[in-house]
Amino acid sequence: MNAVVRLEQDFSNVIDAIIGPGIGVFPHFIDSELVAALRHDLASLPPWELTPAAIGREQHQQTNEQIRSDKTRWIEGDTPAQRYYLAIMTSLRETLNRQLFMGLKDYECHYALYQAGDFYKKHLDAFRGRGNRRLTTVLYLNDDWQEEDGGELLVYPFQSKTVLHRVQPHAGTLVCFLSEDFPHEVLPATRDRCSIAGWFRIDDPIAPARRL
Ligand SMILES: O=C(O)CCC(=O)C(=O)O
Ligand SMILES: [Fe+2]
Repeated sequence: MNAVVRLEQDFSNVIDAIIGPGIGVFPHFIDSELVAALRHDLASLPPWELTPAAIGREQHQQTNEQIRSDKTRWIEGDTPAQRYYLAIMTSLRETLNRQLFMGLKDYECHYALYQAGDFYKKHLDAFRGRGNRRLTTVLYLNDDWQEEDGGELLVYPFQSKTVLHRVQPHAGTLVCFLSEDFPHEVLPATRDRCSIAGWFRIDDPIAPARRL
């Protein structure tokens, strides 16, 4: 668990990014050994465990292959690598709460597999004042990604069409941004594109207050 301690240092970059622009891109955020283990876990899943991703909010989820075509599988900590990753994100959550008083209660994440040609059209992960998702993370798991493979994440400033970040999904790169503030989209790739998308939440998905 040394790497968790080491990552405590690296969290200062994330803190600075959130205080500043609200978004940061961090190459080599997770070391290659853990990334390889996470990738292996995803590759070992039987195909039926990866299901068309849902869009929309909690109770009203639907799949809509016109908006996204990837397949996902929630991460519950079934393997040592998954538990290790969740421990790192818990440590990040606690650091954010301690230093920025963000009140993050939970972290949920899923594997995402975009096969060649898959996409996720421009969207926001949470809507102002209506969502529980405060902070988005995306960790990429792709070895030897080349520019010509495509599959970039394009991030835009709120209500702007100018691309702010163009991120290639290299193994170990983490993107982290305020979920309500940055529209983004995933361009199609020419090969499989694997990631872990996650969200720090300020409450339970089924908190009673949401139902009133
Ligand atoms: O994989 C990515 O680069 C982003 C995925 C995404 O936007 C999402 O799952 O909400
Ligand atoms: Fe997203």
